[in-house]
Amino acid sequence: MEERGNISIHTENIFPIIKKFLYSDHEIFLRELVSNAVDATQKMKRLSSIGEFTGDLGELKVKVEVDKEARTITISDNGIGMTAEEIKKYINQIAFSGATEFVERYKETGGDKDQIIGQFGLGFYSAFMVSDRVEIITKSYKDGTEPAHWTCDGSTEFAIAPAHKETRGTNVVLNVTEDSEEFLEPMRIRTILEKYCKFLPVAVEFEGEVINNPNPIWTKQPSELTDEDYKEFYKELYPMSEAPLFWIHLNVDYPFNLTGILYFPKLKNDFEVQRNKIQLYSRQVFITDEVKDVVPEFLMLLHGVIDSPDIPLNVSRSFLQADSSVKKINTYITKKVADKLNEIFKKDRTAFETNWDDISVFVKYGMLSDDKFYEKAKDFVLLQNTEGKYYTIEEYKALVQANQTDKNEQLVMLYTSDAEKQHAFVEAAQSRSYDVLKLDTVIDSHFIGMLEQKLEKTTLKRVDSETVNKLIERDETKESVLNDTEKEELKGVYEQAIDNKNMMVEVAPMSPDDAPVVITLPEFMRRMKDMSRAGGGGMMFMGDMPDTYNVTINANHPLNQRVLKAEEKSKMARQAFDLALLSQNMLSGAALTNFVKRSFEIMTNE
Ligand SMILES: Nc1ncnc2c1ncn2[C@@H]1O[C@H](COP(=O)(O)OP(=O)(O)OP(=O)(O)O)[C@@H](O)[C@H]1O
Repeated sequence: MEERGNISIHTENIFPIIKKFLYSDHEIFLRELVSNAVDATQKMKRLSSIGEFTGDLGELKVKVEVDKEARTITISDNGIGMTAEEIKKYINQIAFSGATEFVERYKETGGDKDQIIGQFGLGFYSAFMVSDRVEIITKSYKDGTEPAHWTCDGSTEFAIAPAHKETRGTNVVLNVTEDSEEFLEPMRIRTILEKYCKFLPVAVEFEGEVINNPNPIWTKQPSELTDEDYKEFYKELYPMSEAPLFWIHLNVDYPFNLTGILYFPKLKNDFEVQRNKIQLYSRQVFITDEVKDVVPEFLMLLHGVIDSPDIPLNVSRSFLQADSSVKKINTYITKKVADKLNEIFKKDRTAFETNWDDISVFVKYGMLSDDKFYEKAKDFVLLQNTEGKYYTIEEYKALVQANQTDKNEQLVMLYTSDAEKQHAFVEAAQSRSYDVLKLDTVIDSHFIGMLEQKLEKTTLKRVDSETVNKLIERDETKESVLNDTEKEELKGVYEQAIDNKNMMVEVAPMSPDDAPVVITLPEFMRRMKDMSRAGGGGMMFMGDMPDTYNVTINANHPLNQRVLKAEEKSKMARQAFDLALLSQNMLSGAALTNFVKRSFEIMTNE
């Protein structure tokens, strides 16, 4: 006998709202229905293990079938099934109350899509996003119960009738609407299954094939796994990627539940950084690859999976940020990553150094964005010098302390941001036995600022920010071969020859071995400009200002003594200045052409 009834929800217009809202996300109906089927089979397993069910479990599985002609999609399982009474309770009341709640939230937020997280757990109800009639044919595992057939055409009315079904379990049949025809394409269904169901814990069969891996390695104990297992799993996740550097197996059950594996990928370069590579699961059901808020910002560059039933998925984003378990997860992941890096550093320094170029972005980014991470990472962050040697901060301080402490007791760390371009300066520094660090990545300018802030009595100077005699200031005064009048005259000669108000000429006594002319961009000036270029600090105007360089004329260099005595003073001065520009890659265009002409001329007349 057929029974008819009304589904007790107070919102009559629930369907149009749900259809409209989830338009772009219609595909999740399959995730929801397959998850329900998996849940039903797992409940069966549990009942059997506690002795509540003593019959034959059979091979537990879920099947998805598409019938293009009949225009149906069927999701069937051999789980616990439902009696007619249970359908009324679980489907008519519970499933629909979830949907009602959704609509209420939708109204609260004024229909703002972004405020309601995209993957609101709509459960069974999501079937109506793609079909105008849904049927459930089900037989409970309980002895002596009758199979039931539930039908609902998308209104709030339903019908329940007896059914013919021999075996235990549930078939959900979706009669697909015209505007959802895409879901009648087997390829489309396969793609969705591979996205959401790839690691569901029970076999999911489609077109005679099991499409999932029910025992992904993150659900196992690290002690059961080999390096090969981790590498293979990485390949399974990202078939196109190079092998990872190393990985971290996450495994907590208190105070929150979380498992997962995070991989450190090989970064080709830091511009090609790929975000959204971490996949978030809840009990092996794929939820999203937008892990913002759950994973600390600086670790979004990692790859892998995180599985936690404790992450509230059906709440708004702002709530997620404030959620205490999300915060704890964040802190936990940060700590685990720091500990792992420290462990590799201690156990195998050579491997750590070999991989440093790939890891350094994470470490520096982490130190900059998270104080707790800084505290741990300061002991293993590496500084590399121009000779390719690596030092920890403490080791490096010890190395340069004696030779690079200035008259104010400041330790001066020298660095180059481009060893090729700044070659002349690096060499000048090395001629004084100074050590020069390589800090040449995008993140390094911020890293330098942070080091200065955190390290006491320490300054970092780019090698080309001063003439070598001033890089590390000492109390000694250098004797000048030229007297004050001669110095003034020399200054005038150069100023006239250079004829550029952005070049500030100064005559100073340096060593006769130092270059005769050195062009520098003061550290302060350059940092301000870098900052304004990066759009920070309210100094936008500086970005448009031309660079103001210091041109230091070495009063003790024999060349400059010759300039003063020469017939064509200006020509010689210009030639020396051009050579300085040339050594710094700053000579181009007409200036370069003139320089070459002049050089030939000088050689011809010699
Ligand atoms: N294939 C199935 N076999 C047995 N029971 C089912 C099946 N599908 C749904 N149910 C029952 O219907 C209830 C409601 O399902 P629905 O998917 O709407 O919500 P849920 O699974 O409890 O929560 P959510 O899907 O939001 O995580 C389930 O809790 C379950 O009791």
